[in-house]
Amino acid sequence: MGEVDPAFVQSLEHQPKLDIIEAEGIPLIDLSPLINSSDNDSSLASLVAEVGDACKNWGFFQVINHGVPLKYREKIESAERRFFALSKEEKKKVSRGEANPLGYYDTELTKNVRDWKEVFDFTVMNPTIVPASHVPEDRELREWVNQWPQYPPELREACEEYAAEMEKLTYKLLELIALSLGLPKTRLNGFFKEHTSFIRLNHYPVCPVPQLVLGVGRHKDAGALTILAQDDVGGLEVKRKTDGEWVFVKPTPNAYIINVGDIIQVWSNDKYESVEHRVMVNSEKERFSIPFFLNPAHFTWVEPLEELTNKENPKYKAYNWGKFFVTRKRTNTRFSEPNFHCYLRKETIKVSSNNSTLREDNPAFILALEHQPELDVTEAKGIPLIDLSPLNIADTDAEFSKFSG
Ligand SMILES: O=C(O)CCC(=O)C(=O)O
Ligand SMILES: [Fe+2]
Repeated sequence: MGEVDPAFVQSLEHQPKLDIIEAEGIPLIDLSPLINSSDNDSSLASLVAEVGDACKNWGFFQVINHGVPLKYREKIESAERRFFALSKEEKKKVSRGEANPLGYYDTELTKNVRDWKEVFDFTVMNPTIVPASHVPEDRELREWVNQWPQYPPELREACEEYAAEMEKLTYKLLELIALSLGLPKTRLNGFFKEHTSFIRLNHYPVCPVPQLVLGVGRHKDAGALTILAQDDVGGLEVKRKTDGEWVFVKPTPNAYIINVGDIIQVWSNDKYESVEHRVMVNSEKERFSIPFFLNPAHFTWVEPLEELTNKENPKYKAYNWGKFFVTRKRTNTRFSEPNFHCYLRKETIKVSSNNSTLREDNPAFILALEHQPELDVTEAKGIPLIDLSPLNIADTDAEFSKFSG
């Protein structure tokens, strides 16, 4: 394995098995009832039930007949190939940097191990408004602006057209998910008016040691929902909820793979869970994929939806999406702690004995505005001050009753 930098090598327990389990894959859902029928049609009701079962049992599903014209996907896929075929030097002209976290990038770590991939990121809203810093007290905002490469010249248009199609599909999916949770159809739509969604072009080059490394290490997606286009090579694996096995997601032509992210897990108060997945690489073929990460507006406080919590029982504290997002984008690590996701949990915060989670810049600890303490202390009228001296001199019932009254 002399040719591979050890920074890429997975620990033994996380090395992928190259013999693939294809047995029971993630559900394949036909969205044509959305196009062909009216709202009260029974085929729509069974579609909603299918989506609900898939979210609950897998956290993942594929959709066909989704209404996204194939030409947009073909256009972005061919522009993506042309971009990644450029020299490193050319691609680095649009490198992500301190000031701008969008653009080209080839050194991402997932759980502290290098991913075998290179990426190009752009946001769907241009510009996208986010907090200026990860610091909780800092209320300043800033704009992220996409940087587009000079070559191939058609990349920008292909990306923008594709993004517009993804937004349309997003609302169809959000509505199905809302209905499947017993909520009004448009209950979730409002969170995305000024969204911070982004699209990533992923290129996984051919790898001499696919048994030792991963294209993306195991992780959960932090946003609300991910819509993924994968090519015909395959490599995505999903952790099956029933037995924890890694299950290969077989490429289906022109299908999109949908998965529930951490935000839907929190909104649904754990009814739907964000599921771990990872990407294997290939010793013969390079692979391309395009995830669309649906994220809410930066000012969204993410917390279990009231309708889905019996007030006593919210499983998560509210956290500020914008602060969470910019904290993550500051580093080249998707999960700045061993499992960033898990200490969103109320109980984990309470019992945590792991000091590494107690960092002042950890947005999981940021209280909602109305719960933030005021640091200028109010001393005026405090709790009652009671003098216990009657206890020392009390030798009559009368003295005592004066005290206890
Ligand atoms: O390339 C893929 O199949 C999935 C990529 C992924 O999970 C991610 O970028 O979060
Ligand atoms: Fe992912």
